[in-house]
Amino acid sequence: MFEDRPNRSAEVVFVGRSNVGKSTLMRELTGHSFSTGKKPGVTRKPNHFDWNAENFMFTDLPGFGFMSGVDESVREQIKTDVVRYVEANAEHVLAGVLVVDGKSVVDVIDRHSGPDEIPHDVELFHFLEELGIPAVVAVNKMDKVDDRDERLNALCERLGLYPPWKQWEPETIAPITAKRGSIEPLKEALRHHFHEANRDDLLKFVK
Ligand SMILES: Nc1nc2c(ncn2[C@@H]2O[C@H](COP(=O)(O)OP(=O)(O)OP(=O)(O)O)[C@@H](O)[C@H]2O)c(=O)[nH]1
Repeated sequence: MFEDRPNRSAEVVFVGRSNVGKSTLMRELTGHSFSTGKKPGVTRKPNHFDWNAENFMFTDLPGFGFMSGVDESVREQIKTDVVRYVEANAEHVLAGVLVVDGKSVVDVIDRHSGPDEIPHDVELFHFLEELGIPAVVAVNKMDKVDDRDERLNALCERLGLYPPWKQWEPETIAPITAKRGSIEPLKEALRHHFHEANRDDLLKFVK
């Protein structure tokens, strides 16, 4: 289990497969970057972007799923740790952001769907909902997606959200391009959930 979690009363967690652009997104959102010096895909500890005065933090949880050069058992352990972290802190979590790669997510989900298999992304999405945590899907790398509406509708279907995707905007589906700093839909989603949680004092973090 991860250690050293700052004790904060409000938190937004970020989860997602490795390489979906989560670090890029965190940088855009917070203006801070962690230069861990590690290879991509091997960030195994949470990164807390912490505001002590406001008793609030963004938490970037380690990426799960395939990572080249990382053992299957290690990958499984990371995912278990991520799930446990969210479970243990659910009461403080105002929103859970599932970051996905808009270009590949539908194919990845379909490839991992079967009678005995639930794809990680779908599992995590339902897991957040089960814990009563508002889930936001940050659909990243939209710059690489040509058939925007079709892709987003297909993703909604996979997640059990009735298409068209537009009706899940802004609170659940947020198409973004983190690399170009185009993340307004995600900020809008978070503003929505902060407001719903009576935490308008936190809106400044997602202006
Ligand atoms: N085309 C495109 N590429 C992006 C975007 N955001 C991130 N990337 C690229 O995706 C790759 C992975 O980005 P990271 O931010 O390192 O991804 P991560 O999810 O933190 O990866 P891990 O450290 O493996 O968990 C990098 O080459 C980024 O430049 C985007 O909006 N569009």
